[in-house]
Formats: sequence, C-alpha cells, structure tokens
Amino acid sequence: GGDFDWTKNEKTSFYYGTFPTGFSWGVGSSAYQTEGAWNTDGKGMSIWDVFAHKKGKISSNETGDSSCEGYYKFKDDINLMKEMKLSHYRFSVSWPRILPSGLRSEHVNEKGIRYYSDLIDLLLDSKITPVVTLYHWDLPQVLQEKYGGWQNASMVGYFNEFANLCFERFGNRVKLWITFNNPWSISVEGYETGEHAPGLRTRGSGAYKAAHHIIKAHAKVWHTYDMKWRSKQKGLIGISLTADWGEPVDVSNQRDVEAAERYIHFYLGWFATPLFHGDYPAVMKEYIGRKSGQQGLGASRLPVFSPQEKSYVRGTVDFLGLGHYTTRYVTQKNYPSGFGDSYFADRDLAELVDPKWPDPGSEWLYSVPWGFRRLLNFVKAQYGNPMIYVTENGVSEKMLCTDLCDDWRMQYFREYINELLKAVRDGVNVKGYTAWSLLDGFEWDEGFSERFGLYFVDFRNKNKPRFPKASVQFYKRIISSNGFPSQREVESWKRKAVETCSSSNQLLAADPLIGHMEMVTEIVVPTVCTLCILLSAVFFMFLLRRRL
Ligand SMILES: CCCCCCCCCCCCC/C=C/[C@@H](O)[C@@H](N)CO[C@@H]1O[C@H](CO)[C@H](O)[C@H](O)[C@H]1O
Repeated sequence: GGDFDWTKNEKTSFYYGTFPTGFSWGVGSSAYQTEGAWNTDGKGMSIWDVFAHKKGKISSNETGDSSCEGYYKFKDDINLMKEMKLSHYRFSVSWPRILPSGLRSEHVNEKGIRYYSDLIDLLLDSKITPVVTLYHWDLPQVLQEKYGGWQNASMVGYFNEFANLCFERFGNRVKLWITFNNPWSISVEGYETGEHAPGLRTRGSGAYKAAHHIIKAHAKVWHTYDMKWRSKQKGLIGISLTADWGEPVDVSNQRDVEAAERYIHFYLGWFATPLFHGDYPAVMKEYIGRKSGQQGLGASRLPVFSPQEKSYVRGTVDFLGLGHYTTRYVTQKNYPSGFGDSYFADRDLAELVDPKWPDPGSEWLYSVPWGFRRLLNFVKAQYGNPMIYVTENGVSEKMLCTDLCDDWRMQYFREYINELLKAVRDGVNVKGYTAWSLLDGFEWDEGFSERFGLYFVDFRNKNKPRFPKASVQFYKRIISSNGFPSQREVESWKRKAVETCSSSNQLLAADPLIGHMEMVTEIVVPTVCTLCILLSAVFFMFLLRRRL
C-alpha cells in the first residue's frame, strides 16, 4: 500500500463529463440467483441447492428453486436489455447444469449446454456482448461430498476440465471469461463463517486453504486458455474480485493507515497480489505467520506457494473484474493470541461506519461513493494499472412497501458512476461498468428479502413478472449519454425517471395475480403500502401528541 497516498484524492463535488468512446455498459446476474429450474433437464445438484434446502440456513427458509425462472424467460430478459441499449451482459454458467456430477468423464448434459448456447446466440444477435463467469458459487454437490469442495486440491483439475469444456463449446462466441466470482466470499462466508454454502466453520484455516486452491485453479484455467484456445478464440481471461475500500479513521495516525492497508490486503490483496505479483501480500504472511506461531502451530495457517507455483500464478490476469459496493473506516485493534483462530482476528483491526452514511438495504452496504475512486486508484498503484472491468456495483432495498420509484438507487448509481468517471480521469484503466443486477434475485443467505434489481420481480406470482424500477430509466440515460454530459441535463433525469415509475407502480398494483392473492391470504403490495401510510400517520400523530 506504500504507493497509495491517503491524504490525496479529495472527496470532491460532482464531475460533469463523459467516459471514453467505446466504454462498455452492462448489467449482471448469476445462475443460482436467477435461473430457477433447479432440477430440470438433467441438471445436477449444487452446494447451494442442498444448503438452501436445509432448515435455518436462509432467511424465511427460501430457496432458489424457481427464483426468477430465468431459465425459461431469458428471451424476455434479453428484450429488457435491448431496451436499455446495453453493451454487455454478465451471467454465470451453472457447473452442475452442464456437468451434473461435476466431472466431464462421467456425463455432459447436452440440454444444459444448449441453454447457454441459445442464450449466447441471442445476446450476440441482439448486439450484446456476453461476459461469462465460470464459477459464481454453485459447486456440484458431488464434489463437495466426495472431496470436501475447495478444501481439496483435486478441485483445481476438475474446475479446469469444466472450464475447458466451456471454452470448447462456447469459446467461438464468448471472448470475455471470468473464472471466479468473489473468491473472498467463497472462502470466508463458505468456509469461515459458514453463512454461505457449503456452510463450514473451519475457522482460521479453511478459508485460507480454499482461497489457495481457488488461486491455483484460476491460474490453471488461464494457462489452459493461453496454450490451447487463445490463438484461435482470441478471448481474455479475468477474475472478479470484490472488495470494500478501507479508510483510516485518522489519516495522520500511522497505525490507522497501516490497519486500513491491512484491511485491503486481507480483502483484495489476498487474491490480487498472488495473481499480479506471484505471492500473498507480505502483511498477510507476517500477521498470520506470527499468530500461528503464538498459537503453538508448527507452520503458518496461510499456505505457502512454492517457487514454481509463484511463477505459475503470476501474471495470469488479462483483465481484473472488480466488484465494489461499500467502504469501512478502519482502526488498529489487537486480538490477543488467546482469542482463537480466525480470519477476522488475524487482521488486528476494527471496522467502523459513519452513522450518517445512507444505508437503504443490506446491513453491510452503506453508500460511500468516494471509496470507489480510492479503491480504483489503489488497484492502479498496486498492480501496474491493469485493464479493469467493474463487474458488480449496486445497492439493495429492504422494505415493507414495494416502491418502484427507487430514488436511493438512482442516487447511488449517480454518485458511484461519477466516482468511476473521476477515476478514469485519474488514469485508471477501466473499460466497462456492470450494474448489479438486472433483476431482483435470490440474495444468498438473505433469500428474497433484499432486492438489488433494476427490475422488480414479483416472486409471489408463478409467472415471475418483471417491473421496471425508476433506476432503469436513469441508468438508460447514463448509458445513452456515456456519462454525465451537463448539469442541466443530468438534473432532469431523476425527475423524468420518477414520472415513469409511478405508472409502473400502478401496473404492479393492477397485476391480476397480486389482486387475486390479496383476496386470499397473502399480504400484498398495495395493501401493505396503504397500511404503511396509515400506520405512519397514526405514529406521527402519536408523537405529536406526546410532544404537545
Ligand atoms: C473477530 C471479529 C469477528 C467479526 C465477524 C464479522 C463477520 C462479518 C461477516 C462478513 C459479511 C460481509 C458481507 C459482504 C458481502 C459482500 O461483499 C458480498 N455480498 C458481495 O458479493 C456479491 O453480492 C451481491 C449483492 O449482495 C450479489 O449477491 C453477488 O452475487 C455477489 O457476488
């Protein structure tokens, strides 16, 4: 982190201007979050199918069994993308949909192959570039049961076989590949906290082991592509790393500055540093090594790359996919060795948030736009200004009332994309931006209770109809202007978007199935909204009376 100056890069005001010509605008999704069809057409089980079916793992015990029914509705969804005039669509391939047991040698499910093939063809016919993620968390369950999933080194070879099959079948049409989505979450939430599938709590070691195999698997796939496919297919292989920005509580306090650097190195650097520089960040080796020693272990809990492995993993990123949502303030905090093994304790820091930061949805997601520019500049300084695609950025809502007039999301996109524009002006080599996500979807352990979509999905209706939120119109204007051309124009966008969303609200309220369900048992949108307004009025009057 020595090259990044925390005192520079001021939190300045809004910047009017446009992105370079050819800048790519897209939206993202992932297989388990949107496809549904969990046991259809020969698909095998994934760790998420099994995890979500266990009681108590997911909010309200929801599952992704049918989700948005994207498997059946992809043509409709591509029409939505066409209307938005998107340049790219990021989606993931479900490994067990095309290899039900995980292994190519056992069975290739041609129906699964056909689904992705048709999706890719239709995208290309619609002039939308497919950006394909190979692993967005849905490991074939068989591989978890037989080998322990990412805890086992054999996963490197199996993932490579799966990737190779994808290159063989889709690589003539797909030119942008992402090996892994957010390996931090796979490792920490899957193997440390157990909040995500496979739900293991192997604290202080499991996450490091999983990450080690993921890094090697990424590198192997990059080499396979490089040796076997690149000259014919002329595509690029990247990885999508998600990271928060960590800001020192006090920039003039060296201990805080170092703690913030550690926060980022334990987040982004854990994966990016081996892939760009051939080894784990020095600070991770130092902290985990020292704490392992104090815990009486003979070796560090952080695995070690051999010299051959270092040169094998180094330089295996054609582009860096960057997912970013939020920021934390960071300060130094010592965790004594008696505290026990833990990824979190290894970092010796505390995370803080400013209560003034807007927090419309997910508990962890505060809107802090300036952190985005800093993170992008940090990547530029640390990793030699690599080619970057922003692969995820967006905000959720968690509300009782369904409101398609998502003012806070428009605000979030406006400010975050503006910080991205400033970073591009700083010289950060960003080629594209992907809003997360096209549709509301299955939000992992939070089930359907958190909505990230530009389109609202009515999950109560079997047909899963989609309704545009105001942010669709807003994002469309950013896309058609390739940025923020002038104050006068940008200021009118929100107003215009809100004009359209009130009619969409009426459309949603008039949905016959919603109306029907309202008569039966379900609590539905219009009823809940009316109730909300009434209750707020009563509560307000109560407060007023108490004051008087
Ligand atoms: C000793 C101290 C103990 C402290 C314990 C703290 C436990 C903290 C648990 C960490 C929770 C972090 C949650 C953050 C998650 C995001 O980074 C992650 N959700 C981003 O992944 C993408 O999210 C999208 C929207 O949520 C979307 O779902 C997408 O598929 C994901 O890639």
